[in-house]
Order: sequence, then C-alpha cells, then structure tokens
Amino acid sequence: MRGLGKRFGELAALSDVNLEVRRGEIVVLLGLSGSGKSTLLRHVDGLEQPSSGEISVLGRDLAQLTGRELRRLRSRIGFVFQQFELVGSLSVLENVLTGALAALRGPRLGLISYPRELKRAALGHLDRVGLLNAAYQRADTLSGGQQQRVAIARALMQNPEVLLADEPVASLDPESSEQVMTLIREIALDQGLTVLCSLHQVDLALGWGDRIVGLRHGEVVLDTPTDGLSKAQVMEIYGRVATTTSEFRAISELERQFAGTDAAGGPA
Ligand SMILES: Nc1ncnc2c1ncn2[C@@H]1O[C@H](COP(=O)(O)OP(=O)(O)OP(=O)(O)O)[C@@H](O)[C@H]1O
Repeated sequence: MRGLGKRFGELAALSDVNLEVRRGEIVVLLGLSGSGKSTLLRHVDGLEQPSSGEISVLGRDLAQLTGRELRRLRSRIGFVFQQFELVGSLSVLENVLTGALAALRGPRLGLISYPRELKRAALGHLDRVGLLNAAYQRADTLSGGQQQRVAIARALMQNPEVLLADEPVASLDPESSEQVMTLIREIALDQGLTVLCSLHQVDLALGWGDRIVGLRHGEVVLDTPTDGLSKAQVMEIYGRVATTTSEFRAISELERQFAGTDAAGGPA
C-alpha cells in the first residue's frame, strides 16, 4: 500500500497508510475499535476502493483489475471474520464447502450437489482444524471456538495464498482464543500463507505475530517486529495504540505488574 487513504464523508478512516507485507509474513494489525483495521483489511480484499493512494495484492494493482480479474484475485484470498459468518442451519461440512463456491458454476443445493473431490478436500480441512467428528452436525450446535475453526476450514477450501482475519477471537473466551490463534499460525506456517490479522489485545498480538502494525485513527503509528521486544517497548506499544481512559488504566495496571517482576525491563 502506498499513501492509502479512505474517507467516509468527513471521516478519514485511513490516512496515508504505507505498508509492505512480504509473502509468508504473519502480521498483526493492532488498534482499538474504530482505528481502521477492518477498513484496511477490506481494501486488501478489494471490497473497498481507496479515496487516495495505491494498493497491490499478490503483485496486482487493484485499481487496474477488471471485475473478473478482481474476482479471480479474491479467490486467492481467504477471509475469517469476528462473527464467523456460518449458516447455522447447514451442516458443518456444507459450510466448509461453500468456501469453494467461487470456483464452481451455478448455485449448490445440499451436500449431494458438490463434487466428490471437493467433499474429500472439505473433510481433510475439517480434520486439520480438529472437527472431523462434527462434519454432519448443524453449525449452530457448535461452540464459538469450534465455529471459528469451521470458518478457517471454509477459508482453506479456496487454497488461499493470503489469509485475512478480522478480530477472529474477539467474541471467544481466552482458552478458545488461544486455540484459534495457534491454529491459524500453524496452518499459515505449514502452507506458507501470508497473514494479516486484526486484533485489539496487545498481549495476544505480541505472542502471536511476527510483526505488529499499530493503527490509531486510521494512521500507522507503529510498525515493528515482535521478536525480542522488551517489556518497556510493550508498554510503549500500549501507549501508542491506546486512546481511551480504560486503555490507559490498563497500561498503568500492567506497569505496576511489570515493576514488580522486572524493573529493568527484560524481554517480555
Ligand atoms: N461504510 C462505512 N461508512 C461510514 N463510516 C465507516 C464505514 N466503515 C467504517 N467506517 C468508519 O471508519 C472508522 C474505521 O472503522 P473500522 O471498522 O475500519 O475500524 P476497526 O479498527 O476495524 O474497528 P472495529 O474493530 O470496531 O471494527 C470508524 O470510525 C467507522 O465508523
């Protein structure tokens, strides 16, 4: 992205964003609600058009693509959402299969309408996310963490090269969050996926991403590898992405904790 800007009327949702993500990189977009994370991810998937600047994905300048070319490019990009976006009344397997719809012609009605090799692939992806046993269950009978794993399996049906995840664990409990984030990272490393994942929790971002890009009011205020970040730097990250009183309260609390354990500020 070069000089990427997006306005919604008077509001600048993104301002002069310059970002280059290398293939295979696992990047966290960190920022509070409203900082522009979703808007940025939607630009990468070609769902929004920039008000200014340029964006290229997988070597293609999005502004130059025809509708068909954009659809083809989007089929190489998987997207996982905060609310999973499954069809609750369908089976888990059928939800996963819908990930292949872009590659098929015409609508599909029921499991029987999908080619056998796709069903085999879908079952393979369900196995990968640890939910093979739930394949024929209705999606709305699963827990939140399980539903997000189904959504990941659905994204894998596209054989994506890029995986976008928009606050994938925001509605999950800490244990399920940990499982889902670990799974995304393992799959990304296995398959050499490039990942852009938005999060609002600094501690989760630090333990998970290779690199953190911090957004505040649509501007990049931080871009740093996570490797070897010190506690002092962690606190600085909080300071940069935080804007609300409750966030600053969280910072003071953490500072107190860190002061008790490591006043010199060793590795986090
Ligand atoms: N389609 C739209 N029309 C008008 N304003 C929008 C639109 N989409 C986003 N915005 C505004 O742009 C700003 C950035 O929103 P965005 O959803 O990208 O933030 P975010 O960091 O992803 O926050 P959240 O985690 O709450 O989704 C917000 O002020 C939001 O209200």
